[in-house]
Formats: sequence, C-alpha cells, structure tokens
Amino acid sequence: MADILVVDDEADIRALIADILEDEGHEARMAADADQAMAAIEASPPDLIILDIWLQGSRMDGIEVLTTVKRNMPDIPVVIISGHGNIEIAVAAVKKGAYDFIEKPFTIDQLMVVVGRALEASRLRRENARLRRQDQQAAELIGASAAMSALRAKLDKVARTGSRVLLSGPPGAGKEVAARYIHARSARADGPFVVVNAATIDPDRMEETLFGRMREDGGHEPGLFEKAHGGTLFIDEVADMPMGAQSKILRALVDQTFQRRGGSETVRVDVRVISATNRDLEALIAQGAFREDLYHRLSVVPIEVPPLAARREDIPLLADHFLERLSRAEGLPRRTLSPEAAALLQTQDWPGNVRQLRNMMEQVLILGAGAAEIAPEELPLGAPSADSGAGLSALIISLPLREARDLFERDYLIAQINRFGGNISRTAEFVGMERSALHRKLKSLGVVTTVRAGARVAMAQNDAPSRAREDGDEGEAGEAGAGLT
Ligand SMILES: Nc1ncnc2c1ncn2[C@@H]1O[C@H](COP(=O)(O)OP(=O)(O)OP(=O)(O)O)[C@@H](O)[C@H]1O
Repeated sequence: MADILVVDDEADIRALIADILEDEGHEARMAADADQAMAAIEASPPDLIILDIWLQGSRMDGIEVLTTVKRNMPDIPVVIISGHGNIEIAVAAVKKGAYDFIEKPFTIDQLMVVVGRALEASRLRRENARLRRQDQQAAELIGASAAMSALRAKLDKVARTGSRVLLSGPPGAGKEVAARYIHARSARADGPFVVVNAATIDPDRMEETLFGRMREDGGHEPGLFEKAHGGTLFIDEVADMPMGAQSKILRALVDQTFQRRGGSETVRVDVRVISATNRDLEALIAQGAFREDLYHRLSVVPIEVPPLAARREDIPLLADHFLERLSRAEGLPRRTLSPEAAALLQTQDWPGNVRQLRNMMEQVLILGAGAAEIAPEELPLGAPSADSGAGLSALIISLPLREARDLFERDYLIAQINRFGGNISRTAEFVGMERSALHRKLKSLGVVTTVRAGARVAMAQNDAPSRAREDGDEGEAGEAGAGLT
C-alpha cells in the first residue's frame, strides 16, 4: 500500500482518481491547488504524486509544483496528467523530472499501469540507495593511527586507477575491508563486488566456480568472473588456488577472456581483480606451489595491511565502533568502554586482529553485566603476554606518567609493608630507602597503617595521593608510618 497525493483542480476527477487508488488498496490524499499540494507534501512526503499540469486559479501551475518537488524531494516520483493535445508540455515535464505522464481521458488500467511502474521504480531506487549505503559501511576503515592513515592514503591512490592490487597481512587484519574500500572509491563503485575464497572452494570445482559451465540444455551457469563484470573480483586466500585454476586465471587477467567449462565460446569480461593472502607467496613460488608469472600479474600494486598490534592506538576507536554497530544491530543498550578497559585492550597482542576484537566486543555486549560502562573485569582476556606491557594494571596504563608513578609507588609500598607485617624498618631495608625517607614518602602518598585482627596493615588513606600531600591529613588511622617499628 502506498501513500499517493492526487493534485487536480477539478473536484470530480480528483475524487475519481482517489477512489480508483483506494479500490486498489492505496491510501489517497487530495489537493486542489499548488498551496494545498505543497502543504500536504511538507506535512508528510507521499510515495507518489499524481499531478495535473493545469491548476486553474492556483498560485503555481503543475510544472512549477513539479520543479519545486524535484528540487526539494527528488526521490518522490511524479506522474503528470495532461489534457488531450498537450503532449509537448507533458514531454517537457518528463524532461524536468516527472516519472511519466498520462493523457486525459484515460482508463483505470492505464492509470494503474503507470502508478504501478512509478512505485516499483521508486522502490528499486530506494533499495539501491540502501545497498550502496550498506556497501559503503562495509567498506568503512576505522582507525586514526599513523599506520592506518598511511594505509588509507595508499588505498585512495590505487582506487583511482584500475590496477590489480595484492593485499597481504595476517588473518582478520582487514584485507577484505580494504578491498571493499578500494572498490567503493573506484570508477567501478556502481558495479558488483564479488568475493571468492580460494581456501574454501573444492579444488575440483574451482574452475567451474570462477569461469562457469555449459549446461546440457545449451544454456550456461555464469562463473564469478562473469558475475563481477563491470566491477571487482576479490580473490581471498589466493595462495590456496590450485595450479590448474592458476593458469586459467593468468589468461583471464592477461586478455580478460576465458571459456566456460564444457564450452568453446570465448567470453570477454571487464573485471578488476584484487587478491589477498596471509602467506608468503614468494616462498610458495620457491617451492613451486604458486606461479611466478601469476604473482607478478596479481601484485601490480602490493599493499600490506598491518596487524592490530602494530596500531594499538586504534583499538579503543575500533572497539567503540563495534559496540555501537552491534548494539544497534542487536537492539541492545549502548555500552562504552571504561578508560581502564580500553587501556587493558591496548595491552593485548590480538593474534586474530580486528576480527578477534570485534568478536570480543560482541561477547561482552551479549554476555556482559549491562552497566553503561564496561569494566576491565568484564573483558574475556587470557593471560597477559610478557612483552606487551599487559602485566601492568589497566588503571595504571590509563594515567599520565606522574599519576601512574604515584599510584604504582603507593600500591607497591602498601604491598611491601603488608608483606613485612607492617614493619617499616624491614620494608625500608628491602626497598632500599632510609626509614625516615620512607616515612615521608608514605605520608606524601597518603598511606596509613592501622591494626586489624591483631596485625598491622597498610592501606591508602584515599585514592588521591596528591590530596594527602596538599593537606597533610593523616586520617583516622592517623599514623602515616609514624611511630612504627
Ligand atoms: N579498519 C577496520 N575498520 C572497521 N572494521 C574492520 C577494520 N578492519 C577489519 N574490520 C572488521 O574486522 C573483521 C575482519 O576483517 P576482514 O574480513 O577484512 O579481514 P581479512 O584480513 O580479510 O581476514 P582473512 O584473512 O581471515 O580473510 C570484519 O568484520 C571487518 O569488518
């Protein structure tokens, strides 16, 4: 059911058309002149406007209404009703953007055919716009690190050319997104983007998949090269391509022609190939597992997509992007990372790269506690690695050096005092400080000691060592190291 606005100065024709439309299951609104029409459109843009070209006694005639609508809301289709013998004006209206016209007098069938076509064309246009938006979104490369900016600059450059590109990088780093990014910014953006993963296709069916086959009835099944005509074919995991298919691809790349399986006709296509690998193709060439000539054809422009661990600054940005997208897609409440959780993610090594981060954010969103801020404890992390700095607490990593050092010293000294059962002399000896210097330090960091369950324990007086320094407040435990043994 569509919402259709009928604009005609003749009341009986207006009502007749509205009746016909309502009988066909549409909702019809009516306007007698240009002002009523514009008010109705502004109140709620209709799916279709049926517009009489002559509007007696109206401020604007039909052509002017058409021009205004096309300027302000170009996506609303307009069907013009013209009087008999006014073909030139009707044609001029189509040139100004009307979808079509019908001449008075017309039959119900004639009206409904034009209305049906106009609604279908507008539905397709909306659908195409939606798909293009989706493609653009899938081709979104998030990241503000220097590595990402350099990658984006290379991809932008190569997008403007028609060159073949070989993307290399570890699994999940974003090679497919990079390929989509190139396609979406290339002259082929309106053409198809077809993906084939050489590692997941049965090697015996590879040629058929890529180049199609003839059917027994004389027809043919198109292969992916044919489906990508006018667009881009993305060959993922190209290193897994069987030798037989490699030589056929080589030919398809050299002269853009091939034969379908079981056929003799030469098929010509216009396809840009972007391929990707996470393996060392040169090593495979040395082993005789990959054709060197194909490698050179594929890697006219080689581009490396860096692992996530080489661009840790992007991690909070990426994580937040996934949290936003996933919560919207799943209809879940929006959650953000606490600064400590974001810092902790930055200390991880991410062998599964961006895909692993995305999966983790999905897990947190679905299984997590649900508070607006995600706490570090909610992150499903394994043991920290030795060389990534992950041994440091997330809180410390989220602070500037001075505050981090204060916090570290406070926690470190509390742990040491408690280890030595509250004995400041032994603590001082172990940490390598004079006893008096340790006292001063404890005071400045806001560390106090108190007796609990018969044992002397140290603790932070509050969470802000600098405040303790300013006001010299010794707090309720009040000893700040003084008078201890
Ligand atoms: N820079 C990025 N911005 C936004 N999303 C990204 C980015 N990089 C990767 N992704 C997302 O991470 C996931 C993995 O990316 P992609 O499939 O492009 O990796 P790949 O390198 O092609 O992996 P594989 O080698 O396993 O095929 C996808 O969901 C993708 O949308």
